[in-house]
Amino acid sequence: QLSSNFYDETCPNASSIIQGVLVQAFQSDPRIGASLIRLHFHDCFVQGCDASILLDSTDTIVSEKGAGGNSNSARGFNVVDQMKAALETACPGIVSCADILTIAAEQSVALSGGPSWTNLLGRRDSTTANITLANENLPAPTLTLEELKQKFINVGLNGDTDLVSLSGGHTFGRSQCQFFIQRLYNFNGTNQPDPTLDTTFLQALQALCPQGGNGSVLTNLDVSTPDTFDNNYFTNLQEKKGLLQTDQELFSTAGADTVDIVNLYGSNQTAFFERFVVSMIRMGNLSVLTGSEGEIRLNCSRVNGISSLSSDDDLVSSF
Ligand code: HEM
Ligand SMILES: [Ca+2]
Repeated sequence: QLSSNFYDETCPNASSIIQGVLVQAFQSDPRIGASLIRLHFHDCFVQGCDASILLDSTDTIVSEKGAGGNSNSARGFNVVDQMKAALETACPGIVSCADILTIAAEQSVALSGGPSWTNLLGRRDSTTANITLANENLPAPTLTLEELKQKFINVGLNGDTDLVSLSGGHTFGRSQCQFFIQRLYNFNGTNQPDPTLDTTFLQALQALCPQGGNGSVLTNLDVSTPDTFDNNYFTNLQEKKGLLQTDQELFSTAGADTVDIVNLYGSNQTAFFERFVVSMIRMGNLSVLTGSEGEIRLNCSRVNGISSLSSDDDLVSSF
């Protein structure tokens, strides 16, 4: 059972310590908040919010960092490590890496102009990772709306308000060309671009992402206010200016139950913020480890009790 006062006695400054590192990181990287909320999302969708995404590979662990949705894409790990290091100095062995991701996600939203809310805390860290599940559960940007809904339902969220609210996370941050280029030239084998893409926006994206060009070129997920957490993501969708196929489908799929929700959020930012908070808390509660389950990792990228020597070979050669 998570609680809002979990660290009140054991690490009362946990939240402000995390915020100090985050504010510092924002100075050199305006994208860091977006990257951190995405880490929390990619953590929670794979065996729950247990910091499994942060583990590096070892003899017995295959890191989720190599999964399709994370490889050459997930970022911000170094800032999480800085947060953990600062917390270990202030209150050793107390604050879990899974809670760091949760708190950092909330603060990233708040510092970018979005809502703030009370974090429920007390998650513990996994001793395992699951790259197979990561490949299965993390949604690809080329899914149909039906497939997208199913990914959310599979982890215990719903395919309407949770899906639309949380997709609003694309109100900030960046995407590489490779994740939307299928819309620009030959959409679904039609030899035509995606018809649900605004023509002027299409031309700009084609100029940025030429066929056969560098797929890692970045552009803003929210074309109108790229670094602000607001409801413009939804007004963009109403104007056929969603960047990812999975973004635009929420509005452009005829008859879908997501259309009315996009319209509500597009016309009422308060409604978006309120429901975003509800869905973030629901996502943050997915399959959490509590009590004596799991552990409090001392280093977020590895489980406790593993020496830095990773194999017998290292031992032999160290004598
Ligand atoms: C609904 C299904 C989703 C799909 C298909 C999806 C897909 C993607 C893709 C392809 C990128 C670009 C990654 C890159 O270029 O390396 C991205 C970025 C991002 N996603 Fe999602 N995403 C989804 C849901 C979410 C949710 C639920 C959140 C948070 C609540 C979120 C937050 C973000 C953020 C903030 C970024 C920018 C990260 C950065 O700039 O580092 N996404 N997403
Ligand atoms: Ca996880």
